Amino acid sequence: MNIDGKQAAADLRVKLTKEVESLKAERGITPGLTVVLVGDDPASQVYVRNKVKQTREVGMISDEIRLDEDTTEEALLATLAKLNNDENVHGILVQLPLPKHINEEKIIATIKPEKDVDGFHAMNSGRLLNGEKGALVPCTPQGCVILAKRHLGDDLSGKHAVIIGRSNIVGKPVSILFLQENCTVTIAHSRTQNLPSMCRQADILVAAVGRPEMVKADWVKPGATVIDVGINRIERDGKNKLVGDVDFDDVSAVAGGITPVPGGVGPMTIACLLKNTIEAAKIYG
Ligand SMILES: Nc1nc(=O)c2c([nH]1)NC[C@@H]1CN(c3ccc(C(=O)N[C@@H](CCC(=O)O)C(=O)O)cc3)C=[N+]21
Repeated sequence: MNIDGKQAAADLRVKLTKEVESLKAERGITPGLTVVLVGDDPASQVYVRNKVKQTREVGMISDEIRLDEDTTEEALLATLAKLNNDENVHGILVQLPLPKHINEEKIIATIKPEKDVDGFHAMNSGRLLNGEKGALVPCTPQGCVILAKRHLGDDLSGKHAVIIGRSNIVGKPVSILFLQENCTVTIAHSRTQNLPSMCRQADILVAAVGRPEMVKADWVKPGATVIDVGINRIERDGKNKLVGDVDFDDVSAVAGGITPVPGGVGPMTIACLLKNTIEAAKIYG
């Protein structure tokens, strides 16, 4: 069965629209999200355009700052300092990856944790790890849990979640989120021995490795829930195609539920970004 991320994101936006309305009515706050884009990668531009459109759709203020590819680190830091001090800006997102001459870690550390709607700042990852309130939680991992629950229901306790990938952006935080849902969590990665048989143990399998169509049907326990985080552009039959880390046609035959690419985790990432911005405005605005 297909787990429809587009529909799940649209459902979430309906809820968010109402929250924005009451924030405006009761506290006079309109949540604002500013996206900073360095350089002009065409894929990034599509992503930014979708974000801007959806942000406005739920009644929030959306801003974009575009900087040249050769912008200095100092100039980017100065831009962030301004946004950190702008009370109309509740969320700041600096699109990654950044050009090589800019230190990404330093940039992330400069964003005020209260405005870090990506949830990448050490303050937010620390709060997430410690289970503290007020953490801004990374968007893609939140989307993965929402989609798993959409298929399995709200109670995930006792399920074995196997995460393939250990990045700071997806693998590590999504593991913590499934642990908070009382799952048994295994983090697998490129050095894991016998990866297919490890994955076959999963009730919930999350693929976040960035390798096109790596997960095959014989990696998946019949009936398992498969969440595909991959967004890979490949050439096939002379055409440019978007595929996940899961071989969708192959795995669909055995999985109980599977998220497609496109139309799965991607739209949820954006909806959760809006959710985080509203959260930031509510708590810190
Ligand atoms: N600071 C930062 N935060 C991010 O969250 C971040 C980032 N940098 N850099 C780039 C990646 C990529 N990313 C996507 C989110 C949604 C879709 C998405 O909605 N995709 C649609 C299709 C898009 C298409 O057709 O090209 C889908 O999967 O259905 C794609 C990609 C967020 N990222």
